[in-house]
Amino acid sequence: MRSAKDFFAPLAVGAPAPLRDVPARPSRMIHFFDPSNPKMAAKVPDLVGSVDVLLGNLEDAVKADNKEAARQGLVDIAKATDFGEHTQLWTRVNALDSPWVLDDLTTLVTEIGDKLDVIMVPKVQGAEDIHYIDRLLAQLEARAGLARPILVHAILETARGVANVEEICGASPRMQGISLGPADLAADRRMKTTRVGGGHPGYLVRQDPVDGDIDGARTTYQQDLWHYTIARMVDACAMHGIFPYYGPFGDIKDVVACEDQFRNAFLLGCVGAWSLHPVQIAIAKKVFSPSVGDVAHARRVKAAMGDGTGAVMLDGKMEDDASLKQCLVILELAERLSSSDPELAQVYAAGEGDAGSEA
Ligand SMILES: CC(=O)SCCNC(=O)CCNC(=O)[C@H](O)C(C)(C)COP(=O)(O)OP(=O)(O)OC[C@H]1O[C@@H](n2cnc3c(N)ncnc32)[C@H](O)[C@@H]1OP(=O)(O)O
Ligand SMILES: O=CC(=O)O
Ligand SMILES: [Mg+2]
Repeated sequence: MRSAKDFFAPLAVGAPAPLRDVPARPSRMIHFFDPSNPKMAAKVPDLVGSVDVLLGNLEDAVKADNKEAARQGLVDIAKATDFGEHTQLWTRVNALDSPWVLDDLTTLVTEIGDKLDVIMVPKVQGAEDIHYIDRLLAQLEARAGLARPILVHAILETARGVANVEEICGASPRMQGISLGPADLAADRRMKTTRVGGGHPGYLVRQDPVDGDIDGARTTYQQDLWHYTIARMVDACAMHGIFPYYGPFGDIKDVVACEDQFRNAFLLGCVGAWSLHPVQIAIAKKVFSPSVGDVAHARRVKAAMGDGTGAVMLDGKMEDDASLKQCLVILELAERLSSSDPELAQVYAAGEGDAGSEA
């Protein structure tokens, strides 16, 4: 076990000092693109400024024959693109047991380490995976002469990873956040689904028989396959001061269910989700920005609560220190998003008092 005193010391001579706090930069959508796909790569410059995170994906969904082209494509795109102040550049490297990951890390940190904000690591099983990445990144950062540390984001997509999620979150000051990876997690857990995220019509509860008539009509209620894992991930992230995310929603055409899945994650505490296709960018932006109504309500509670203690009645409801704290979470997020999204800032300013409408 590392001493608490050493936790914020660089893991290699010459590496930048670890950050004390994870920067709370907007990351409502982590937009995936395959850098070896010329059509997708060509769209990257136009996406700068309109997405919070652009992620050059090197892992699953990139053909084995294209792994090297994807890595080089990402280097070329990063060198040629000015990502501005409001769009971060992330990558998802190949899995730690793959033949590609060592070259992914070595090449990317050496060539474009000054542009990369976060490295997403798939199929993380435990703290030992993060410790390996932590030391290797420090060595590579030192060699590349980088001034700021690259952060690490783990995908929660193995049963062992879920069992170890608290240790993973706290394994290094580099840990920026965790995403749920429902597709690999389903396979690893031997769930009997064939989808990339979302629900399943067979996972339900059924209303009791009415008057003992088991053949009569009975309502069924579809349940959320991911509730347990997301809730656990959110608690582990909150405990360690890092950020939780919902991952991919594979039914690109079903924008309604995508929005529902994203909103469930938002309400449970997640700050963003992956967008796999341009159509999912606007969905994530809408869902992971607090609604105008919630922001207006939070402002009213804050004003009514004065010094923040005691209890007041507002619209027939009791508000107190604890409901105020929830309102402050909404206001802090709205403020942070507004500072990089002037359009949203205007909507919040205009919506003062206009409870109920959605940003
Ligand atoms: C379980 C996991 O690991 S999930 C994470 C890994 N998966 C991914 O990263 C998938 C990324 N997305 C994709 O590969 C694609 O969006 C697909 C395969 C799902 C659909 O692709 P297409 O069939 O080409 O979709 P569609 O025809 O609607 O695309 C419209 C346009 O948007 C482009 N486009 C599609 N996805 C993206 C994207 N993620 N980023 C930028 N542009 C995109 C297409 O190239 C196409 O461009 P064009 O108009 O110049 O022809
Ligand atoms: O990588 C994501 C997943 O769902 O698997
Ligand atoms: Mg996966």
